[in-house]
Amino acid sequence: MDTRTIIDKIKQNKKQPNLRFRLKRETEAFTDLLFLSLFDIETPIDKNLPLLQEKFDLLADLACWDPEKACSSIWEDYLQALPEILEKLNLDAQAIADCDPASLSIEEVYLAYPGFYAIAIYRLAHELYKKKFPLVPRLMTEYAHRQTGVDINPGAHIGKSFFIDHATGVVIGETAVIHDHVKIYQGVTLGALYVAKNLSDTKRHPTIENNVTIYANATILGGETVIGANSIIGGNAWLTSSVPPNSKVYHNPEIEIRTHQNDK
Ligand SMILES: CC(=O)OC[C@H](N)C(=O)O
Repeated sequence: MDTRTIIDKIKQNKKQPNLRFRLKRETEAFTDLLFLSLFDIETPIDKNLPLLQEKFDLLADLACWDPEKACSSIWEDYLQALPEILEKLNLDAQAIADCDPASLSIEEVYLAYPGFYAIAIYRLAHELYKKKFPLVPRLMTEYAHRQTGVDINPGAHIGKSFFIDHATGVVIGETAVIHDHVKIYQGVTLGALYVAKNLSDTKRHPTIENNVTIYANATILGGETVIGANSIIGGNAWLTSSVPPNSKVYHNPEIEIRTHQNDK
């Protein structure tokens, strides 16, 4: 094939006229500035608000190519929601500081905890998801996923004072509902019982009621699965049906330990 033919064939197969990867980079720049404007004392909100709006307008230009779904007007509503989101995030940070014996200060939580970062970006993205801003909320939570290993779909509903400790490998599906004061550990999956395209718009992921703790690598599946309030789900548990409030659910592994002396 000559060079001209190669170029023509690539052009023919480069099929998505609206696919601009700049959207991803710009979403990440917006997310960084938003996060710092909310928490970093050296990034004042009053000075950065016009820049945030400018960046948001660019995202609206890049992401809202469907003329029927214009989205630049979303900024004003989004701005109105930011103080309440920040209040919720401060509650999350406090819950982490209060619950984790390893945390030495609240500053450490904001600066170092991947669980806090993932929840922060999720809450900021969820507000845009609610307003049906296309693509950007998913790019935001995927940005957090890349940095933390925590995959929270922006469609999930998460209540107050949510604590994810250690964080890596956590997956929270689009239709999961998590009530208040829930704690989860690394590797927990709140997932669908099975995956089929025609299940879009149906509740596929579990509901976790108030004050539930879910330890590492537990997997809880299904849209009708409800983990009752105050329950404790032990590490590695595999649950596909509901448990009543105040339950303790433990996976019972059969591990045999032999020493050299009695090993025949
Ligand atoms: C988290 C999870 O189960 O994902 C499976 C699929 N993406 C869905 O949303 O149903």
